Parts: sequence; structure tokens; C-alpha cells
Amino acid sequence: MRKIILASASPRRRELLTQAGVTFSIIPAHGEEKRTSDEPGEAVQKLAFDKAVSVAEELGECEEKTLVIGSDTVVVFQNSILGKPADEEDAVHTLQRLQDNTHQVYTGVAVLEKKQGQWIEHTFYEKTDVKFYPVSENEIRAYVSTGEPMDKAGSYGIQGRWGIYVKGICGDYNNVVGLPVARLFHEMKKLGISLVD
Ligand SMILES: Cc1cn([C@H]2C[C@H](O)[C@@H](COP(=O)(O)OP(=O)(O)OP(=O)(O)O)O2)c(=O)[nH]c1=O
Repeated sequence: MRKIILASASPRRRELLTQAGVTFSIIPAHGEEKRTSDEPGEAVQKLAFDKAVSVAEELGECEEKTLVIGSDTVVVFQNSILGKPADEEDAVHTLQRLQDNTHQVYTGVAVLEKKQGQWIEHTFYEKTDVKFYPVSENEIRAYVSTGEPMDKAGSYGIQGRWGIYVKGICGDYNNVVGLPVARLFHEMKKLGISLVD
């Protein structure tokens, strides 16, 4: 049986992988996330890779075929990359920009596979378009006061209360929540790797 480690503190990623029937353990990646590219696809893959590498390094010696999965999600609006809000006012400002408009959510995934004593890297990213209805400042402030936006890219959670303002999406819903599980399974299948027993 292959050992699978999710390099994440995100409860959403944990839930998505569990729902997909994967048996795994969790080791959150520590350390500063530093964005090194302005191209969102590249940026999220590199951040996902950094998270997976930091956990792989922590593991040291480990069994052949072990997989370490890292992931990173950002929102892109009018060529700017938006991460988590700095504070409540930042969240309000971000949601004011995103409402009544369409933005993109990018999630990068990095899978490190232990093969013949070496870590082999597999990375990809998935993009989803998300369109919001018009939302008033009062509605935005009420949402922000729930605290929900504070740990989320783009200052909202599609799976939570903000869902009532989502007019539609084009692409994978799970990608917005933080892990494109179907694409992950598909990419692993291409490599002959099964994530379920
Ligand atoms: C857009 C959006 C993001 N998010 C979340 C997913 C990610 O957890 C978070 C983006 O931050 P990330 O830095 O990608 O992840 P994280 O810090 O939560 O967890 P870790 O680095 O340990 O894996 O935003 C939602 O839950 N719903 C949404 O609709």
C-alpha cells in the first residue's frame, strides 16, 4: 500500500481528499509562502511545490512510492493575483472589486513521488472562472463580519455563505474550494498511480 501525505493545514483540502476515498495522513507545510512569478499558473505550481518539498524534507528517509501532495490557490482579477486578505478592510475592498464581475481561481498541485530513493516531481494547475452577482457594501460587510473570508484566497468561500452570490462557474468547482481532485486522479492515472486501494 502506498503512503500518501497531504502537505496542508486546509480543512477544505482534507475534506475533498477524504470524500474521494483516499487514505492519507496530514503534515502541514511550515514557512513563508513566497510568490516568485506574476504568471498565476506558474505561481501556484511553484507555491504548491514549495509546500510539498518542505514536508518531504521534514520526512527524511521514507518508504518507496510515498506521495506528498502540496497545493496552493489564488484568485486572479484584472491581472492581479489575490491571496488571503490582510485584514477585514482588505477583504471588504477585494469583494467590492469582485462583485458583479468574473474572476479566475487557480489552484496549483505538486505531487512528489519517492522513486528509487529520489523525489520525482509532478505538477499541474487548474483554472476555474467564477462569476458573482452584484453585492452591496452592506451585504459584503455582513459577510466579512462572519470571519469566513480571512483564511481564504480572494476573501470568500464558495462552499460557505458567499455561495448565495455566485451566479455561475465555468470549470471545476472543487478547484475553487482548493483542490481539483478529479484532475489530480486523472494526472496520477496517466502516471500509473492509483490514489485509492
Ligand atoms: C476561492 C476559495 C478559496 N478557498 C480557500 C482554499 C485554501 O484553503 C485557501 C487559499 O490558501 P492556500 O494558501 O492555498 O492554502 P491554506 O493556507 O489554506 O492551506 P495550506 O497552505 O496549508 O495547504 O482559500 C476556499 O475555501 N473557498 C473558496 O471559494
